[in-house]
Amino acid sequence: MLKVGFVGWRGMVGSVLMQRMVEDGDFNGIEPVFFTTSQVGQAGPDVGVDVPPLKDAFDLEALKALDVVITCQGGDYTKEVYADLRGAGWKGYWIDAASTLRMVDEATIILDPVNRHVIDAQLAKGAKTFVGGNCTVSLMLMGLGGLFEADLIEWMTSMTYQAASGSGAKHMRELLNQMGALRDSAAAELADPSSAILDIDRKVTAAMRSGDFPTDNFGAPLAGSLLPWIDVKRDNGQSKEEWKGSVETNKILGLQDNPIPIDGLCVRIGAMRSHSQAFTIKLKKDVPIDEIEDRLARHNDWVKVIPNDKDATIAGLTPAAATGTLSVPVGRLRKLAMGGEYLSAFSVGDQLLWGAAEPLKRMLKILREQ
Ligand SMILES: NC(=O)C1=CN([C@@H]2O[C@H](COP(=O)(O)OP(=O)(O)OC[C@H]3O[C@@H](n4cnc5c(N)ncnc54)[C@H](OP(=O)(O)O)[C@@H]3O)[C@@H](O)[C@H]2O)C=CC1
Ligand SMILES: N[C@@H](CC(=O)OP(=O)(O)O)C(=O)O
Repeated sequence: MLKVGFVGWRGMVGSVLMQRMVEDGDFNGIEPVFFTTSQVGQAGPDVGVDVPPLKDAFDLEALKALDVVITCQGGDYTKEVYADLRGAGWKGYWIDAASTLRMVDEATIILDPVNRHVIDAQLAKGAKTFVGGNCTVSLMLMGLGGLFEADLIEWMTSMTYQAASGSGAKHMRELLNQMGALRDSAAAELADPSSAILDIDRKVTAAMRSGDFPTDNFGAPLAGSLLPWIDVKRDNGQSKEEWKGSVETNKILGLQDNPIPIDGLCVRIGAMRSHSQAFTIKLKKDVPIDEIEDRLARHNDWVKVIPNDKDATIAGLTPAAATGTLSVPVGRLRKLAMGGEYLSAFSVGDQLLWGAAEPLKRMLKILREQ
C-alpha cells in the first residue's frame, strides 16, 4: 500500500484536494500521513480512514519514510524541503502545486487529459517529480486541447480575467470587503429609487479612493475596478504570469524544441475563483467552425462547447456558471474579421479545481495504477 504524505492539506488548494479525494474514495487503499508546519501533534483531518496525528512537515526522516509526497503548501516550503529531501537520498514521488520546480529539467508538468503521453514517457524514464501547471495555463489547455492535439495553432494570444482566489484566501476576503464597502458608501441613495445615479457613482468612487478602503492585500481597489498586472515584472516587460503562458504550455505539450508562440496580458478582476480568458488564435489553415467545435468537444470529458449566441453564453460561459464544477466551458467561437485563419474563443474554469487540485489528485491515481 502506498504511503502518501500530504502537506498543505488545510490551505485553500489543499482543502479542495481533500474534498475531491474524499468524494472519489481516493483515500481507500493508500496509507495517508498528514503533515503541518504549525500544528504538530494535533489530530489529522477526517477523510474517512484512520490517520495518525499531524507530523512535522520539516522532519526529513518522517518524509523519507513516504512513497509519495503531495504538497499544496506553497513555493517557500518546496524551496526549503525538496532539495534536502532528494539530497538525503529519497527516491519517492514528489507531487507539487507550487510553481517553484515547474521549469526545472527533472520536473514534469502534469495535466493528464492533455499530456498523458508526456507523463507516461517521463515515468518510463524514471521521473519522480511532478508539478501542477499554472492555473491559467491548465484551464486554457483543458479548453483548447482539441486544437493543440490536431496541431492547428500557429500562434495565439491569451487575454485573461483572473479571479481573486489566484492570489489566495485573504485576497478573496478583501475583494468581498471591498464590495461591501462600496455598497455601504451609497446605501442610503441605493435605498431611494429616485436618487441620482451620478451621486451614487461619486460616493462609490470617493470610497474607492479613500485611505480607509481595504487594500492591504491587493494594494489597490479591485471591486469596481481591475488590476492589469499579476506577479512580478520580467526584463522583457512581461509579467511573470504572462511568461508562464508560453513556457509552461510548451513544456506541458513537450514542444520546448519547437515552441508555439503564446503571449497576452494577464488581468485580475473581481471574480471569486474562476478564471476566464479571451483568445485570438492564428490557425495553421482555414478550418471550418463546425470542425473546430467538434475537435474541441471531443478532446476531453470536461470541456463544454457553448454555442456562439447570447443566451447560451451568459447562461453557461461565466464564472458564476463554472465555479465549483469541473466543467471548462469554451465559447465565443467565430472567425475574426482578419480572415478564416483567425479564430476567437473564450473559456472559463474553476482555478482551484482543474487550475490546482485536480491534476495532483489524478497524478496520484496514475501512480497507483502503475
Ligand atoms: N491559490 C491558488 O490559486 C493556487 C495556489 N497554488 C499553490 O498552492 C500554494 C498554497 O496556496 P493556498 O492553498 O492558496 O494557500 P493557503 O494560504 O490557503 O494555505 C497554505 C498553508 O497555510 C497554513 N495556514 C495558516 N493558517 C491557516 C488557516 N487559517 N487556514 C488554512 N491554512 C492555514 C496551512 O499550513 P499548516 O497547516 O502547515 O499551518 C496551509 O497549508 C500556493 O502557495 C501556490 O504555490 C497553485 C495553484 C493555484
Ligand atoms: N498566479 C495565479 C495563481 C497561482 O498560484 O499560480 P502559480 O501556481 O503559477 O503560482 C493567479 O494569480 O491567478
